[in-house]
Amino acid sequence: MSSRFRFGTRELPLDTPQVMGILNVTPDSFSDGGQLYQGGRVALDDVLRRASAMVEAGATLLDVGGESTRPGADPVSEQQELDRVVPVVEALSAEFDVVVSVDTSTASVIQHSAAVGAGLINDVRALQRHGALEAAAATGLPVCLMHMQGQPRNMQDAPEYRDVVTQVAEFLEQRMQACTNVGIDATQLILDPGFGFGKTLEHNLLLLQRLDQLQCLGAPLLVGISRKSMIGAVLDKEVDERLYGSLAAAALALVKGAWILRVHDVAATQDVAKVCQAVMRADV
Ligand SMILES: Nc1nc2[nH]c(S[C@@H](C(=O)O)c3ccccc3)nc2c(=O)[nH]1
Repeated sequence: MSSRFRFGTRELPLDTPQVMGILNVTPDSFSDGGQLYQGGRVALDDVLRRASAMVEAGATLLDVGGESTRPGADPVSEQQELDRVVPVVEALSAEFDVVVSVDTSTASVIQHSAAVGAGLINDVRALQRHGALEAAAATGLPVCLMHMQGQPRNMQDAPEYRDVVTQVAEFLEQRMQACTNVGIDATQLILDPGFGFGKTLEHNLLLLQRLDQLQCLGAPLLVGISRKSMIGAVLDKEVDERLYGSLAAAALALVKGAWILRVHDVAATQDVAKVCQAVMRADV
């Protein structure tokens, strides 16, 4: 694997952990109560303020999502998603020297976001929606493929696996193949086990414990555990009290091979990343 990963016009070093700041522009993003979305529209000045703080704190990627994937969430219309996401991707790309990632499963959102400067397609459905594979291939952008069992409206009803780590790996390998079949080079792919997406607490804990097993797929790993219910379940704590637990998970993910951490708390996670990096890099 070459030492740098290309995101459109930008590159990031693969030998250094990267922190991706989360900018959920949905009315019900669970972790920040939808503060970036007020009175039925995106509060762009608040988004830019939040983004500026994240970049200042060391985020090298910002992830913009306009479709809530909360368990039980109703799908958002294509136009609604376009209206929420594209202006934000455009403004962030113009304002900050970071990789702007678009968190979408929708072909038209992929196309329009790439046209206004997105550097990464982050799809929680691994490009399975109609037209998504072709749209992603046409952009020439890298893609993060994430595992989800079922759909947000039913994924947490009764998640079941024979062997969760093996099955997640098999799914991701199949989706990598689907991407290379349409001309997306394997070196443009990032993989993500999808913590909380169709998994019980036990499944999530096993996926983190054995994250290193996904390295055999030969692609960089992205992990999103920040403030998620798996942390809440272990600690019996609400969303706004899950920082310490999220940082513990971040450290474990890095030690077990994660490259990108998708988080709400960038500054704290950056410190964890630097200490983990120093320890892992120490040599005789
Ligand atoms: N690649 C990748 N993309 C992601 N998008 C999300 S949305 C999730 C959140 O916690 O932000 C979420 C869940 C429920 C409600 C709002 C937001 N999670 C991931 C992830 O784990 N990996």
